[in-house]
Amino acid sequence: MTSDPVLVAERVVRGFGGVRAVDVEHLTVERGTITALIGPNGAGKTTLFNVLTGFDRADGGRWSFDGTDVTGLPAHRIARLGMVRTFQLTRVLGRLTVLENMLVGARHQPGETLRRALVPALWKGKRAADVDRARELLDRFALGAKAGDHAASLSGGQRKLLEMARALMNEPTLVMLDEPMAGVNPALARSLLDHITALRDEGRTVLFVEHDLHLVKSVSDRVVVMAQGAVVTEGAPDTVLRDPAVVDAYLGAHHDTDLREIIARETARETAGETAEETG
Ligand SMILES: Nc1ncnc2c1ncn2[C@@H]1O[C@H](COP(=O)(O)OP(=O)(O)OP(=O)(O)O)[C@@H](O)[C@H]1O
Repeated sequence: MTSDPVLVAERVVRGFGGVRAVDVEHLTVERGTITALIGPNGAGKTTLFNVLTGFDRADGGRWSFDGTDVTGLPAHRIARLGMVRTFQLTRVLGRLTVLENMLVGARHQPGETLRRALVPALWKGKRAADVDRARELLDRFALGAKAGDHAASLSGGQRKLLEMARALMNEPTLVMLDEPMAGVNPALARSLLDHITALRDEGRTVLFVEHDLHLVKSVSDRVVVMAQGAVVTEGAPDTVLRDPAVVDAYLGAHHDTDLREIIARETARETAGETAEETG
């Protein structure tokens, strides 16, 4: 496969006191793929997301998005370029309506305030287009009927959907999702997985953090494994999830999760499924 990375990071470092939360030598995310970022608690996944998307500062390193050096740019500028992210704990604004939350995600062009003052008709046109886009996305994420409700009235799962929908307001190239499936019921997790696949199928790139390796395996094209701030290994899910270094990464800092057991269980489940298909 010819490499066409949408995101390239080199020697990215972020420390807190004595802890090197992130110490990534090299990371690429290939365009048009779903890439899962996995690793034990405290591996540095969220910190890496924060640094790359401008929500935190790095102590060193460089990274580029779509060929543009975005090192150290503030979050709103990175988002405007087409690299957006969601948060582990959703950042939905409870006192605004669901539709208003979507419009907060709409792109504001440089000089917009001036244009808005000088050419009100243009502004109205943009606003109407934003509302149309917001409603279309809310329908797609099964939130259309909730457009006028306060976001505070949504369930945890619906907030996750709203956050994903809002991230799409600006037609992003790269969507970074921090544990989108954590704490949601299995039906919703399935629906979120379908949304993730749909994003890739419409030409976007997805990088997502997930702990459930079964989900990772079912949806990702590539897997990147972090442990103690560093990228331990990356590659196709089948290869990576059988890599001894991955097992070490999980067993090293995550004693309650035995990756070998998980893999054995998954393989048994798959084999049983195949046998059932063959006989059924
Ligand atoms: N603001 C902060 N101040 C001090 N230490 C921090 C801060 N943010 C993260 N850390 C530390 O950096 C390390 C990496 O944390 P991070 O949250 O990035 O890991 P993670 O892989 O996302 O973990 P999880 O899977 O639990 O979300 C941890 O040791 C954490 O305690």
